[in-house]
Amino acid sequence: MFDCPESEAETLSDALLEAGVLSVSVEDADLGTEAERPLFGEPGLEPETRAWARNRVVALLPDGEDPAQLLADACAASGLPEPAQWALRDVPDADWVRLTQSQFEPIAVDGRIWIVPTWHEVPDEPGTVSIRLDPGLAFGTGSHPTTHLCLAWLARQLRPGSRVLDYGCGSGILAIAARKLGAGPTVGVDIDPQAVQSTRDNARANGVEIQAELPDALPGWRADAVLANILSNPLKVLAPMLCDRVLPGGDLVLSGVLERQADEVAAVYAPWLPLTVWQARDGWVCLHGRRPAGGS
Ligand SMILES: C[S@@+](CC[C@H](N)C(=O)[O-])C[C@H]1O[C@@H](n2cnc3c(N)ncnc32)[C@H](O)[C@@H]1O
Repeated sequence: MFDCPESEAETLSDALLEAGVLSVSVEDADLGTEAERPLFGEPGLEPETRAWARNRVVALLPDGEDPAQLLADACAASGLPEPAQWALRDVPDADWVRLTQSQFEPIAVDGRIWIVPTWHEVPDEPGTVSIRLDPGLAFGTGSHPTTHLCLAWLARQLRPGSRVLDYGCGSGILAIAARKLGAGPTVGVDIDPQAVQSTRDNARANGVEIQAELPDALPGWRADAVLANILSNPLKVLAPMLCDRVLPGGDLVLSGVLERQADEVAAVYAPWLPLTVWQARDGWVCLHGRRPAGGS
């Protein structure tokens, strides 16, 4: 562990990984002091600056490696001076799998849905549906407020037998919830092939039928409920296509939108349908609009 200036943090981190350390984390060396300078970025996007004025670089070394040699190798490779001071501490062995798993407890949504990691018992509560889901490579474990908002909408508003489109399906959590709550044919779409595969795997593990595809696979597929939990900018770009996917009389549900972005997103969708804030949670909103019945 050592401190370094902003200009060196990323280069030294990369060089340490090249030199053979197991992991590197960079923290604000001024954390908790008056000099602390928080870095903000829109969730899901990198902040513009990726290091602080003074950075604490913490590297995890494999057993038996010489820390002085690793640091010297990393500095030589990156052409940077060796830090004047560094510290070493033992990391006691632990059951890391159990420790990681203990951070993921079952999540309840609206008294209707449980998201349950596979290492937990499914809660025995009549009238609820349970989704088996482990944290994986695709976004969507139910812990994020935007996922929670969309799940709550499904729990309260989904009409039985509805065709559902989960656009930006990630882990498939919304599509799986929809099916378990009584949806009819359900499709998940994602730009990320890993998310498409996750949705297929998670649907199978939950015993529900969902067709998961990349965006261009089902161009004309329309639904009674279209949900898209992405971010405000892509949602604005996707407006014509998403609105076209909603059947007459159907619902459009958007999240991934911050409270302060709601009006701007609603204005972009206004030519197709009126969007209003359905619910808010931790600074995020869920927008809802219904397409007039009787159109084409
Ligand atoms: C915030 S995650 C939402 C995952 C899940 N639906 C949920 O509610 O937790 C957004 C997902 O949208 C996908 N995505 C982003 N832009 C997209 C686009 N233009 N078309 C389709 N999917 C997109 C991302 O790959 C990611 O899986």
